[in-house]
Amino acid sequence: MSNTTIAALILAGGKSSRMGQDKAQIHWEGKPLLTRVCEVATECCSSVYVLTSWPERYQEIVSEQVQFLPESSPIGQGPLVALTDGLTQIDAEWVLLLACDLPQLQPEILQRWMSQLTDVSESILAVVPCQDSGWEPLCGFYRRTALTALQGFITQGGRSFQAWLSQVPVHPLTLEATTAAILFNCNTPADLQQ
Ligand SMILES: Nc1nc2c(ncn2[C@@H]2O[C@H](COP(=O)(O)OP(=O)(O)OP(=O)(O)O)[C@@H](O)[C@H]2O)c(=O)[nH]1
Ligand SMILES: [Mg+2]
Repeated sequence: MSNTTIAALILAGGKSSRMGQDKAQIHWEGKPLLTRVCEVATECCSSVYVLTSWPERYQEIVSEQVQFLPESSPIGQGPLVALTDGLTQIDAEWVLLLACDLPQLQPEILQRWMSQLTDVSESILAVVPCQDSGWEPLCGFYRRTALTALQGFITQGGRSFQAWLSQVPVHPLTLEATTAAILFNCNTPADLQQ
């Protein structure tokens, strides 16, 4: 499987209710969070997509390599529906799903995980970091073929990533303390003070 294709899908369509302002545009060490995540994604994948209802808001803060995908569901359906929406619009065999609020991502760690995907059995639908607190779905890998299972779950009213991941074949990525730091997500004004 030397031709495994992996595209990055960054979600920028949340409510940012805890932050009180659009997280994607908030500066972290001098750069908007979305800009940072797109830069890391571009180091890892040749196709980088941002799923959002507000492309005009973000066009100026990402490179030209980044492509915008429209949100086809009503706003506010959450990240599981957003992933499903993205998968219907992306051809790659795997999607690296990333939240826009991950200021400490490291391309080397994502690339190491990507190199493991070729060894994952065909029946596995997702490869996702797992901690004591649960799955970390917004920094994980989803196979194209997960689409059918996702659509079925959503049709039944499912919206919880943790619930979906508990009922499909998932390969967990285990984390050392140094690796876990990349999953820090910036949700509140207090997180920004770190
Ligand atoms: N495109 C899209 N992205 C979403 C949606 N809901 C959440 N996200 C993204 O998913 C990621 C994680 O979301 P949260 O950290 O829970 O963010 P949030 O919903 O914006 O924030 P809170 O309202 O504080 O929970 C962020 O990158 C959000 O932009 C959605 O309905 N559509
Ligand atoms: Mg978050």
